[in-house]
Amino acid sequence: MTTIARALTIAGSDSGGGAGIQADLKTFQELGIFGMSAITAITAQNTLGVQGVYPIDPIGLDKQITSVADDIGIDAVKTGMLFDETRIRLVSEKIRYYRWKNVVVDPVMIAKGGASLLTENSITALINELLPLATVATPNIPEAEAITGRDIKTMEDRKRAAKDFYDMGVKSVVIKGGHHTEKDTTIDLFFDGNTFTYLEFPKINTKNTHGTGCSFASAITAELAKGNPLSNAIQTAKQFIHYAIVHSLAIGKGHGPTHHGAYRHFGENMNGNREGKIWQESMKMK
Ligand SMILES: Nc1ncnc2c1ncn2[C@@H]1O[C@H](COP(=O)(O)OP(=O)(O)OP(=O)(O)O)[C@@H](O)[C@H]1O
Ligand SMILES: Cc1ncc(CO)c(N)n1
Repeated sequence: MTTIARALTIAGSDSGGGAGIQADLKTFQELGIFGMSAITAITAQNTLGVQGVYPIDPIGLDKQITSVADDIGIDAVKTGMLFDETRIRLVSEKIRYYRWKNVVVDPVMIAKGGASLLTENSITALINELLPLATVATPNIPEAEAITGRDIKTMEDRKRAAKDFYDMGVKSVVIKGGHHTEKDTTIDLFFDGNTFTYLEFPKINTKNTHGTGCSFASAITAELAKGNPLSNAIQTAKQFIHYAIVHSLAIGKGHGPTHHGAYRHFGENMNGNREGKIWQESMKMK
């Protein structure tokens, strides 16, 4: 008998296949776990942007989660696009009911082309209901700004924002650096309440970064589902997304998707010959 770790993604469908549910399931498959999905909304989407958003009835969302949770079981869960307050509340209630422990919350708000994937008045429910249930939250910089109400320009601002998340009851946070590339590198900042971990990787000069955030968060989810400690899960996810962007796909007329198979083909066996720099600093702030 084969046993396999199981993960559920609760997110929006991206018809273009690069982000959302599709990115999550591809990532789960590549990292060797069994993936399941509960779709919150269907988007008509491609590399040029989002052409339409069609939310799924909350009863239909509820049923999808119940069906897989009651039968198949879940080792880790990831949330992505939740669309509105009703669906945020529903998903939070399910996480509490099933007492899921490995919960990755990617607080998706706006697609790269500018389309809104979360209604504006939902941020309070996100902060009060869902974020306190997260093992780790993975905002990008604009999302971290919207949640904390802070302008994030410098690394010091980012550290303060990370601490704000912790003070809101979020167990840990990765504030991703894809929107603030330093000269030649991109730094993701992980904070667990005690230690800041910096993951500094070479900046990859490509426009094909559609779905990077979803894929990074689902890679963390896959590693947690396998029972790996959070800090290892984040480092593996960073390697995974790095190779996926290095080998990203120039398909479509706009921002192409990342290559989910790249880590397996090119990255997994690098054995210590890692691409990035990772360092830590214990918490002290001016
Ligand atoms: N040009 C790049 N070069 C290297 N790494 C990148 C680049 N762009 C993004 N990343 C990495 O990809 C991951 C996702 O970060 P990003 O800030 O792009 O998320 P996001 O905005 O939520 O993505 P999306 O909304 O498109 O799914 C992070 O680990 C980030 O460092
Ligand atoms: C469905 C969906 N979820 C998340 C994102 C964010 O990249 C996207 N573009 N589409």
